[in-house]
Amino acid sequence: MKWFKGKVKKAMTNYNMVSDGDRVAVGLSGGKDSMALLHALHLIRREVPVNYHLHAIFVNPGWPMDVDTMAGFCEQRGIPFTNKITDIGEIVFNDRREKNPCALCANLRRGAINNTARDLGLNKLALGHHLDDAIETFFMSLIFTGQFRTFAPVTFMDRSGITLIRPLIYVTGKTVETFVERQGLPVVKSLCPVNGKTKREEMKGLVDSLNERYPELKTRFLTALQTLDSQNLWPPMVDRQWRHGSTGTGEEVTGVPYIGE
Ligand SMILES: Nc1ncnc2c1ncn2[C@@H]1O[C@H](COP(=O)(O)OP(=O)(O)OP(=O)(O)O)[C@@H](O)[C@H]1O
Repeated sequence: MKWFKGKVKKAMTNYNMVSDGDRVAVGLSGGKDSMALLHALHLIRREVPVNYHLHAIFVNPGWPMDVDTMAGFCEQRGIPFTNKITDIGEIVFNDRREKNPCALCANLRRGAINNTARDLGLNKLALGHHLDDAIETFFMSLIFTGQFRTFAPVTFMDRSGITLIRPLIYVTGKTVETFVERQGLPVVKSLCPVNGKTKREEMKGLVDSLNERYPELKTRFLTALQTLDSQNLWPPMVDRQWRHGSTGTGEEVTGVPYIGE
């Protein structure tokens, strides 16, 4: 537990996630990641020299969930809990009949949680994304949209004025699982109709198999994210015109394309 809390504290201090007086919403889905996050942030509160307030928010998509377990979990720790009832399930599966429902669902959920946090006067929002999520997001962006990108540990959302923080960014999914087991934390099963059949699950399979083959992969990935060397990536294209005359290096460019142009 000490090791786990240490990793969370390190992420919090390295990225300046929480300051004195912050009012932190914690997105609680009932899953292991957000249960572990809330528990860790609660324990850490007693050990750090800054005072922060916690408030758990569950965005209820409208399908049956064991909300009582979540409410009880928060009550035991003296953390206020808001069950924000929405019609996200209805919109995604009945009104729109989305072919790819996860993106719409995530969008609606994001809007609902931001609005709820803002209405409650909270200024930060902590989510349970961990290192595996960052790596899976990287591969998802690369494979499906051709971009090198993933989410950041801290993001300011200017529309809501809320700062998003991800204190589990230094720990893997397996570590979170072990923490949840050892701490005896309850986990609420999601009854989402597409559970386990998403593109993200596919990426999880890919990262797991790569990790089996290269056991240092996740550590190396974290190092790469923290020491991004953009000098060794391609520079942006300057323009698409043939250039004539001096290049500034004394050479003449006479309409010969550079390789790769
Ligand atoms: N219905 C929800 N209400 C509030 N917060 C949510 C909800 N769903 C997800 N979140 C937040 O967003 C984070 C990432 O969501 P995602 O759907 O990727 O879940 P996950 O990785 O399975 O996490 P968890 O184990 O917490 O469900 C969660 O850890 C949680 O903090």
